[in-house]
Amino acid sequence: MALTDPSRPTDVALLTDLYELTMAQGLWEHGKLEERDCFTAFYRDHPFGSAYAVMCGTAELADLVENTRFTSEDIDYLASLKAPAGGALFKPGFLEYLRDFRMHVDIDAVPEGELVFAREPMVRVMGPALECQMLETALLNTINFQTLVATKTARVVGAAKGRPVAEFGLRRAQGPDGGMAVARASYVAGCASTSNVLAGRKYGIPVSGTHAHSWVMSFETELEAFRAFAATSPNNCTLLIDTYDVREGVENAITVAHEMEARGERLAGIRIDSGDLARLSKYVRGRFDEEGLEYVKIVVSNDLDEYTIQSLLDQGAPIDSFGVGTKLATCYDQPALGGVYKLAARRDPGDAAWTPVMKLSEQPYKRTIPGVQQVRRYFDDAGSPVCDMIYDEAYVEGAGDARGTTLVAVNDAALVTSVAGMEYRELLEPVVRDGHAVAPREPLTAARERCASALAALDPEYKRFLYPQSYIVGMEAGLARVRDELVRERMNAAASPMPWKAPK
Ligand SMILES: Nc1ncnc2c1ncn2[C@@H]1O[C@H](COP(=O)(O)OP(=O)(O)OP(=O)(O)O)[C@@H](O)[C@H]1O
Ligand SMILES: O=P(O)(O)OC[C@H]1O[C@H](OP(=O)(O)OP(=O)(O)O)[C@H](O)[C@@H]1O
Ligand SMILES: O=C(O)c1cccnc1
Repeated sequence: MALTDPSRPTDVALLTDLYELTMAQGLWEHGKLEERDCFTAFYRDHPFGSAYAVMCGTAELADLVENTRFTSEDIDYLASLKAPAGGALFKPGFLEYLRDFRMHVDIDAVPEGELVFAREPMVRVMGPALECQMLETALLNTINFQTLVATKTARVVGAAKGRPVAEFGLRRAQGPDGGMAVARASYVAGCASTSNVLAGRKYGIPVSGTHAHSWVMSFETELEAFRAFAATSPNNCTLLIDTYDVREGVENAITVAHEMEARGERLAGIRIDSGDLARLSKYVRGRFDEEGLEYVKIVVSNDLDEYTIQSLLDQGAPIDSFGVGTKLATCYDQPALGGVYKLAARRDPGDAAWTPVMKLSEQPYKRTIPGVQQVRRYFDDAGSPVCDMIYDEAYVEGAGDARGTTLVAVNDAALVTSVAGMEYRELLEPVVRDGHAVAPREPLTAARERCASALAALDPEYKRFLYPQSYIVGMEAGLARVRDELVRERMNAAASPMPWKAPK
């Protein structure tokens, strides 16, 4: 979790919805401590009209599990809570149980930077029912927002076609934790740097920046302001040239660039933050080139997103890099991913096998996928992913070579296809065993490289912004059949005469 105060990791235990703790109390009281659950986290709809999402937050799940400890202050606070109908909300025995509480769950998850698709498990949590339930809120809080930001970033960075994108969103982000999570997730998904200095220190992300309009306005003239900035930051000098008039601004920047050259220094670049960025950047490029200042880079900003960046480059704008804040940090066009965490299998004490369970809804689209799920990603000969198959680790259908090779699309039972003989890779990897991280945290650059190669391998038709091709996610035939049977059993059990009406 992108907590801004790493010295207080124990806050994690209470970073949850109250109902997780009241349910935990219920499980404790009803002697269900030995019951085992298997939950999966997934999302139903791709964000931003995209055909994929970029997994992010996985590396923080182990911290979440290891730091779920209740301090005496936490216990005192819980003891002080009153129930709406009177009396204490929590029983002393349960609070005593929490005092030495430690998580013992196993977590498998899609590694950070990897691509994920709707309906497939991003994270799988197995262990004591109470612990699995207790993790729900914090786990979703950790992966939902970072996955959303990483997905938005992948689009923005993709539109920039190799030009660096600096993340400038801290001032517009959803609070300090939001700003930290944005910096982290956007670096995983391809931003070159962040303006957020704490994120630079905490996550090792390169930091970058220019200067504000106020710098220019605090001097008598723009030329004076540029000279002063060049004097104070000769090795990091990008001048903001649109405070008054870009045509004047570029002349002042040219003057300062020549003065810097005379001192053996170099003007790194200029930034334009308003107006027609295509027209102005062409004009500015032309003037710098006429002056022999081809090396001066053009940076633009101003409410940019993937669409404006794509449009600017389509217009032939000679832009070298982009600063992107508000629309990336706030995920402006879709502020939530809507990832959910659902029970998929359970096991009573003494049971040798898991029982798949599913949530039935009036809306078929909201029906969950049962079982101890794992995902296989299949690749074509060129190494591009072509489909993902969700299967139940405990059961796959078929015999011999045909075992587990028939895929039934999640959204279209008529789409049945064979994946026999294709290359594949399992997506969920062990992250936590018996409440402990299985490995030290990988560096953020490893997730960033994973993301870059996953995006590069994905065919362009899945990456276009307008009506992207949808990627096939299916269930292994045995799992599809178990799910159908569960639906039928439940439907028959719940059968009631139509039309269903509320009692008068
Ligand atoms: N050539 C262009 N093609 C497409 N979009 C552009 C182009 N130039 C600028 N934009 C985008 O248009 C939007 C609005 O630009 P506008 O010129 O109104 O901003 P502005 O002059 O700075 O006004 P404000 O001061 O309100 O920000 C911004 O998101 C900007 O990135
Ligand atoms: O446009 P965004 O994508 O959100 O990028 C961040 C914005 O923040 C700054 O503006 P602001 O007006 O806050 O300060 P300034 O005076 O430095 O321009 C900067 O100039 C960008 O326009
Ligand atoms: O360094 C910059 O240019 C910057 C940083 C944050 C927001 N806007 C611009």
